[in-house]
Amino acid sequence: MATGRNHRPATRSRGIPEATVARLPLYLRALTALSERSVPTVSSEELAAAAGVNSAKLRKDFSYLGSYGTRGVGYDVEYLVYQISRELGLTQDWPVVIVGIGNLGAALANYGGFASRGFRVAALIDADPAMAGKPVAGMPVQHADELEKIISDNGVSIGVIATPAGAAQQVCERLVAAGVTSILNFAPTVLSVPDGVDVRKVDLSIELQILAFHEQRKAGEEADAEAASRKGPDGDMPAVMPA
Ligand SMILES: NC(=O)c1ccc[n+]([C@@H]2O[C@H](COP(=O)([O-])OP(=O)(O)OC[C@H]3O[C@@H](n4cnc5c(N)ncnc54)[C@H](O)[C@@H]3O)[C@@H](O)[C@H]2O)c1
Repeated sequence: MATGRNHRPATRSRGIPEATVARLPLYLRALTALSERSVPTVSSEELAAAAGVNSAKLRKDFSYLGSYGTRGVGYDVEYLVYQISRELGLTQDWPVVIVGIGNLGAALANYGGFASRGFRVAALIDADPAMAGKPVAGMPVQHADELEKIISDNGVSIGVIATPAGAAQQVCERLVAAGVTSILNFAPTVLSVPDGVDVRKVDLSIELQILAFHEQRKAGEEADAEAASRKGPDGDMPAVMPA
């Protein structure tokens, strides 16, 4: 059993590095915004700024796609959208199930961004019998007893876990046994999965903790700078003498 493996370290498709794969959705989001504004071409610098990526890195990333742009013109926006979508497998239909339709699961079910990116929510599953048949985001919630049948009937390979942490491993095992090979886990627990199953974890509290660390460091640096300015060049003397 591999434990909570986030993604394959090796390359996935035609030798594209995993770090490049991780940036492709950022380019796609920026390109989609340009496409919606009917912008025909974009320079590597403009696109890099919009995606929040260094432009040399962007050019290197696009070289893996065989996309080099045209000097003086830039990249064709529509064609890049198509190329990146194809590379990410987004030109296919990916039915997704969400397991655990509480606060978070219901919010995810109502999120329009999945469908617009090719991820069709095929079913909403919950263990609470009182939830069964209740409509959420226009779909009836199905009971967890049906999980295996739902996965097989819909050819689902991606499962989203939004159950309490204590139930997540068991849900994960059922999903995997039923044929799911990619899991997006929102529960705050590390999942054990067999080889060949990819798990990506989303944890907003971890992100906030990282921001808290940076905030603390910034506050420390500001305090140091203030102390240094009070000391002045000769150590104890204030830099600005009080009037
Ligand atoms: N990743 C994040 O950033 C983030 C943010 C908020 C919440 N969470 C986590 O997401 C999870 C859900 O949070 P919530 O606020 O929606 O909780 P919730 O209690 O509102 O909903 C959980 C749902 O899971 C169902 N459930 C329990 N066991 C199940 C099982 N074995 N199979 C199917 N369904 C089952 C419950 O009936 C309930 O409807 C929690 O683990 C929480 O910690 C993560």
